[in-house]
Amino acid sequence: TKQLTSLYQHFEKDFKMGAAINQRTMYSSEEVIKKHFNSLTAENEMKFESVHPNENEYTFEISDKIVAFAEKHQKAMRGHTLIWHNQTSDWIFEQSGRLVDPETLLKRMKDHIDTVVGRYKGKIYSWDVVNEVIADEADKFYRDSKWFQVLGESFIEKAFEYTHLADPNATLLYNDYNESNPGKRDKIYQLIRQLKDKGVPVHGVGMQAHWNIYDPSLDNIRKAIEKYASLGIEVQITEMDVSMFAFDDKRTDLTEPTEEMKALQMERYLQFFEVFKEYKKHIGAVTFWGVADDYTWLNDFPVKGRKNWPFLFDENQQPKEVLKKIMSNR
Ligand SMILES: Oc1ccccc1CN[C@@H]1C=C[C@@H](O)[C@H](O)[C@H]1O
Repeated sequence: TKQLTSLYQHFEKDFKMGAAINQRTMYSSEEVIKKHFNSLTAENEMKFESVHPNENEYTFEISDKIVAFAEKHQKAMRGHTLIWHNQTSDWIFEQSGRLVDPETLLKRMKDHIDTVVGRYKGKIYSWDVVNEVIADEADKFYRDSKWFQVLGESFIEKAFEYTHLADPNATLLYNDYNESNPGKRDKIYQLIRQLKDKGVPVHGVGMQAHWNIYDPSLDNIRKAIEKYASLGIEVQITEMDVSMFAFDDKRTDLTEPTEEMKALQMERYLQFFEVFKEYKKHIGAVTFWGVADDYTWLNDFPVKGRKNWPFLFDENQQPKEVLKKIMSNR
């Protein structure tokens, strides 16, 4: 059979093709990573709680391993993520048994960013500097996180300014999910526009793209890319997976996807890549939140222990039928 060409080589002139990896999938999917991707992101290993468990303790052993893996395979490396309300060590928000004061929290934030970004300076082309600060609720702008409670919205610009100082050559993104939903899209747009108007070094938006076979609509995806691009910033797809289930579908009866699900997923992937090609001059990289169906965070979210099959490669690291179609310029 004709050798399948490489996914990243097929799109080399358009955008980077990326994948999130972890200590297990860097081995189980090593061949697929080598052949099909030219950008990598650590799924959990560079998050605050992973590298900075205590105020005076940094633990870089595992993140260093992943960066070394990327260098060994000559893959570009993305940084995920510096300032977030999730998977962040509790100590940073505490001080003598109470909520930390603003100037102490800022000092701790700067220490974290200086140390982490400084360590990988020149090795990471793009950072998800701030993750998921926009509220999902229509009647709220910001998520009510401890960052926000202590510092108000100022923590966002500080994070970007500190990161830019620590690595002036890295592309700095604001990253979020449900990014194509019109209501949230408009708030993300407002946030980035406000930051840029203040001269804050925000260079792009990360559309996480945790999509599924039913939504978001192609029209909403297009409108979101256009709206973000109109800010004159880079657009990245940062955490793509195409779940076989609608977000509120809690069924747990399937041990493999139905034929109908597989057909729908194929059609959706073909449509998504058509859109990415249409906006390729705005899109810097398309990163999946994993590699193959043998491992996905969606096996535990939103339904714990429920199997999902969201990627272009199956549980045996084999390309799904849709991959050939994506690369035949269909
Ligand atoms: O799709 C969502 C729905 C609700 C909350 C968070 C998300 C996505 N949140 C992402 C998913 C997985 C994590 O590994 C990433 O770090 C995070 O950015």
